[in-house]
Amino acid sequence: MAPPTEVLVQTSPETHPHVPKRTTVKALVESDGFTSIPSNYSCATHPNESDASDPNDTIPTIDFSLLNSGDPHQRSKVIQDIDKACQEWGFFMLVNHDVSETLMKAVLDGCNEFFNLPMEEKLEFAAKDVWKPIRFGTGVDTKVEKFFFWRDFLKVIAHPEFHSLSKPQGFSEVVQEYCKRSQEVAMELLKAISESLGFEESYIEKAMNLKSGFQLFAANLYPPCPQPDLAMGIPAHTDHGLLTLLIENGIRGLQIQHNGNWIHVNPLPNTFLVNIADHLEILSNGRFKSIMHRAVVNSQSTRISIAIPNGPSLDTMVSPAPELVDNESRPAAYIPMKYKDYMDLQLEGKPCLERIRLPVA
Ligand SMILES: O=C(O)CCC(=O)C(=O)O
Ligand SMILES: [Fe+2]
Repeated sequence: MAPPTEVLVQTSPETHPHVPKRTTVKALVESDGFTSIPSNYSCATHPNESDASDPNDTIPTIDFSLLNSGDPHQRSKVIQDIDKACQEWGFFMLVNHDVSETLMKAVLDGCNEFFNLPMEEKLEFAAKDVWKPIRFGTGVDTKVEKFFFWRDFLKVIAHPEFHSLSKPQGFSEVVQEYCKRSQEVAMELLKAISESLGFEESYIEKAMNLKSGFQLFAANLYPPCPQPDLAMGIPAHTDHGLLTLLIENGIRGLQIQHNGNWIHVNPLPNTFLVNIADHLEILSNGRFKSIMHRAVVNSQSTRISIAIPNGPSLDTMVSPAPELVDNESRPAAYIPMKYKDYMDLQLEGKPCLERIRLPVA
């Protein structure tokens, strides 16, 4: 997931005297006389300046229903397609999955309602402690990034134990159901990915202790930004965990890095955007790539995205699968590290994958 955050952003009273000193992006945008972004939201690099997306370069689409259609040839063809997508893109669009459009809409609407709660009610969930099971916040620690992100967020630890939200009414049930269904999809994909690596289908489940795997519900709110070229929703990062499942409210903003370019992602309605995260890159000994991605903002519409990272259990020591390591031809490319320790490092804003990647001989 994206690096750490402050509970509330400090705006500069000199440039924005009408804005409360401590605020969220949403409150900032809705404040009287708001027309320009405070300087502390300005990022050094223009988010779109390196945009060289090629319209023919579209991320691969995987049909989930073909994995379990009962036809073994179809299954092995889809597994090959997943393998190729994971190696060449690290991202794919998943269609015909088992999560209903109604549930996806309900969870996005629920997030919208949550972010529309009065500030005092949201602040009940504000916390600096990154391990607090339910956490509302905004911005970023300026010690790391030097500028604030143009997004507010809600994070809920959903597995191994689901943490219930008290408001808005009925939201918690929808989030829980959505997380459960997303986890089922992730587990099926991880079976296919185990097979694509040449293992039996339960290999990753067992090796990563997925029965007590860590799953997070992370909702991002990107209010319209009057100067979208100066601000950044979430700067370039890779996700921790094995697989992230992402949905959005029909407003685009995700960009992924592919062959050195930033590509805009335009998901079809009712699809999951699935990405390989750091721990699948590690486990696969670099066969699959955890790809840099970022969220840009726009001046017109509020964007909501929901990312569900599915990871190993927190106490799992993650290293390249021994079967994929050969000291002669394919040496281990990563130093083993416990998932929880890795997350602690990442939550401090340190680029972890680089730290544990071993130089290729
Ligand atoms: O909002 C998006 O499209 C990306 C969100 C994301 O990358 C994250 O939450 O880690
Ligand atoms: Fe991400």
